[in-house]
Formats: sequence, structure tokens, C-alpha cells
Amino acid sequence: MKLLTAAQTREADAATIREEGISSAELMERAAFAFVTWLQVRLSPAADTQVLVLCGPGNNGGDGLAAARLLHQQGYLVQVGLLPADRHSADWEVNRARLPAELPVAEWQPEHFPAISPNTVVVDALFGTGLSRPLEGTAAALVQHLNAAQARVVSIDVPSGLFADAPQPVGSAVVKARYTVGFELPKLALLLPQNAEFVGRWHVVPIGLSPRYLADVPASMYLADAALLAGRLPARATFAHKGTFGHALLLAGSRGKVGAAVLAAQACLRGGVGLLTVSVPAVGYAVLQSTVPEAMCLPDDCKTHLTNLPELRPYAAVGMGPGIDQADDTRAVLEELLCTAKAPLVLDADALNLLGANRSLLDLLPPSTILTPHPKEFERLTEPAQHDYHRLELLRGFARHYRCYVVLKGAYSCLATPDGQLYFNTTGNPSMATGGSGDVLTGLLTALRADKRLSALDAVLIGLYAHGRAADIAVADTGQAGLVAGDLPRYIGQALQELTTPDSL
Ligand SMILES: NC(=O)C1=CN([C@@H]2O[C@H](COP(=O)(O)OP(=O)(O)OC[C@H]3O[C@@H](n4cnc5c(N)ncnc54)[C@H](O)[C@@H]3O)[C@@H](O)[C@H]2O)[C@H](O)CC1
Ligand SMILES: [K+]
Repeated sequence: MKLLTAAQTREADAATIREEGISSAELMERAAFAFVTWLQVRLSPAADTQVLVLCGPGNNGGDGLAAARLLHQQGYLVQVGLLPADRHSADWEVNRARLPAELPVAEWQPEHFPAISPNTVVVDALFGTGLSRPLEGTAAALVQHLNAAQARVVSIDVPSGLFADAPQPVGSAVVKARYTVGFELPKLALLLPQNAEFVGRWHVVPIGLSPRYLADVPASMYLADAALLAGRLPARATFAHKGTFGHALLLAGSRGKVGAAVLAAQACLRGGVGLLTVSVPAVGYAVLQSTVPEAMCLPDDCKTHLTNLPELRPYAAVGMGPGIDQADDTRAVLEELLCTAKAPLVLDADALNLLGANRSLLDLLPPSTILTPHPKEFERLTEPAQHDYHRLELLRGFARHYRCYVVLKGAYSCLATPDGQLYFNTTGNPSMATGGSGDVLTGLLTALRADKRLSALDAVLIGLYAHGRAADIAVADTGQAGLVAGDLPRYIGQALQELTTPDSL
């Protein structure tokens, strides 16, 4: 699914209206109906529920007015509060006129905003994608008043005061919603950690925007969801053998961190690799052989950390980083790997920290290498970001410059590609904020890179998706707090199966 800018969303509206021969008010009615349908499922019975709809002067306010009417028709106890304004959009006027006379409507004056009871469900329809500057004056005061009330707020399209796809000054007045319900496609702002306190949980509801426009519009940002990935993981052929899925090498572990090697190895095997060899410091040899018997093990001469790069010729992909620590001779192994590898690479954890501490190594990165930093690791590779949008630009620039695939890990992990595209992963949950889940991702990505049937892009997208999906499936058994990284590999197969194209004509 593409992510559109606010400007592209307006074009999508216009294209839909033109192509379907409908009025803009009809599109607004569709949007309001979709919103109300979503809301009703989550509200208590109509007669017990007070709903306050706060409406701004534009089409977001128009959506709110239409939603107020529809909720009133369903029997909810609805009131409307209007933000005072000199001018209103045409469709706002249409929907203002359609409000039934018995539905209470008041203009909310700044000197005496009515109290908002915490039991009220507030629909925030003050501002949407038309926000052109940070809120101030009465609008800002109303947002502060609403936030202070601690009511259950559901924002239409975006929390009012939040730009849909650009940063706003720190301290701007923005509604703190419990839910945000957008139309057709999510806006970038909903995916960024800095906006989490405003957005709450978000959902998008379909409103039938022009499929032609959505297919044709150029985009540089995507949501990597099941629809985007459908058909990208081929089924296994009947006569497939170990060689079909490649032989992977993992360079992992150091004294006290052999577990990272075990987790990466388990995930690599569950990711479907044909053969796996793991190079660990001697201290990890017995551990690895007993916990992951399916893997072959190359013990390093050194007991505590990696000091030798194995002969690389047999391997279809190499992953390096989990638990390796940052000793100088391990840095030398990394440097030799970068200089000599012909197979695709996956670099994580201390391999990234070594790159960050020795920036000249970055120029040795083979094209299409996959790097999987979390924000702190990424900062060590680049510079501190001023905000999330800046971080995304750094990410895009880094991936372009080094012609690599860079995954910024977190909620909605973001993949930047060598050609400057951004893909936001849609799976996963907070259970993954636990030691070792990154090691699992490294192993899984290394397996998928060893599979010659997959492009680099598909391998990363499928790996990210399946990693998160494994956690989503696992928490049904473990609960979120109870999930440990070692649980994840067991669910990877199921997650991958969901993406596998069935054999069909
Ligand atoms: N496909 C869709 O997503 C649909 C979206 N709809 C809704 O329309 C809004 C966008 O409406 P628009 O009229 O363009 O903008 P807003 O309602 O967000 O506000 C514009 C209004 O406010 C003024 N303004 C802007 N910034 C400020 C400010 N800082 N302070 C005061 N006033 C401000 C501006 O001048 C305008 O007058 C979208 O979010 C959806 O909710 C459609 O209903 C259907 C399809
Ligand atoms: K809003």
C-alpha cells in the first residue's frame, strides 16, 4: 500500500469525484459513514453514550458534522461544538444545514469553553490534512482544554494540530487522541514514534478512492502489508533440495554473548535456509552444537571473540554481528569480510557499531548489503537526528549513498532502499522490545538472502514482515510480557507460510 502526502490525498479526492461523477459532499458523506460505522462497533449502546463532536471550519469539520448527524440518527446523545471561524468550506456549509434542528449545536467561545466530562466520547474534527500552520489562539486553547479533560478522543483523519506528513514545532497544540481513524490510506505522521502520544491507535477505513489514481500516483513510501507482499515468496518446488535454499554463514557470539549466536542460528534455520554454518569463538562451540544441532559450527581459534574469517566460497549469504563485541581483531574480520565477500551480507548489532566507530569501513560496504540498526546504532553511523522526519531523510540518504538496504528497527520498522524508497513494516508488537529479537531478525534475513529465488528487496521485506508476524502469532501463547526472543524462531515458519504463494494455475 502506498503512503500518500496530504497534497496527493487531495488529488485522490479530486480524481474520485471526477471519475465517479459524484459531488464532493457525496465523498464527504462516504467518509463520515465509514467513520461512524467504525466507531459504532466500539461504542456502548447508543442511548447510554454521550458523544461530543468538535468541528473546525474546513472539510475535516464537515466530516464531523456529517458524522454527528449519522450518530444522532442511530440514537446516540450527540452534541456539536463549533470552533468560531469567519469562513467555512462549502461542504461544511452543506452539512451544517443538514443537522437536524433538535441536535444541540453551540459555537465554543474561548472565554468559557464548556466542561468536557471524562465519560464523553469526543470526536475530534477540528483540523485534518488542510492544516497549514501550527494552531494558535482559540484553536490552540480548545485543543489544550480537550487534552486536559482526559476524555476518550477519536480523531477524524489526523489528530487536530498534527501535520500529516511534516514535523511541527515542539510544543505545538495537538489533540491527544485515543484512536485516529483515517481514510483509505494512513498518513506518514501516524507511523512516527514522536507522534505516538497524539495518534493513539490508528485505523484506516476504505472510502473507495479512485483505484486508478492510487495505482498511477508515484510514491516513494509504502506500507509493507500482506497485500504488498502477496505472491512474493514462492512455494517450494517438489524436487527442491538443500542447495536450492542456499548455504548461509553466520559470524556471531563472543564470551558472555553466545546466546546471540544461538538465536540467530535458530532463526536462520527456521527461515528456511538449506544449510547453515556458524562461526563462533571457541567458548561457544559446545553451546552451539548442543542447542542447534542442525547447524554446522566453525570454532574460532580464539576463545573469547572472533578473530578469523572463514573461507567464504561455499556461502550464498553471510550474516555478521549478533553478540560479536567490538574487539580490534573482530573489526579486522569485518574489514576482510567487506573487502572479499562476493555473497550478499547482512550486518547487525556490533558489526554496525564497529562500522560506526571506524567510518572509513563504510566505503567498503558491498552494494545491496543489508544493515539493521536500531535508532541509536543508526545515529552512530550518521549523526543525531533532530526529529523523526529528519531521521528518515538521513536513512534515505545513507541507503542511497552506500547503495544498501537499511532497516531502522522499531515499531513500523522502516526499510530504505538504494533507490531511495521507504517501506514501513506493519507487523510486530511491543513484545519484541526484548533482548535478542534483533539477533533473530539477523538470522532470518541471512536465510532469506541465501535463497536465490528472492531479490534483495523481497528478502528484506519478507524477513521484516515475518519477524513481526512471528511475534504477533507468538503472543497469543506467551502474552506480550512473557515473550522471549527464543520463542520467535518457532513461529517464523508459520509467518512465512502465510506469505507463500499457493501452487495454482
Ligand atoms: N480522502 C479523504 O481523505 C477525504 C478527506 N476529507 C476530509 O477533508 C479534510 C481536509 O479538509 P480541508 O478543508 O482541506 O482542511 P481542514 O479541514 O484540515 O482545515 C482547513 C481549514 O482550516 C484552516 N486552517 C489551516 N490551518 C489552520 C490553523 N493553523 N489555524 C487556523 N485555521 C487553519 C484553513 O485555512 C481551512 O479553512 C481531511 O482531513 C478529511 O477529514 C473529505 O471529507 C473526504 C475525503
Ligand atoms: K482531526
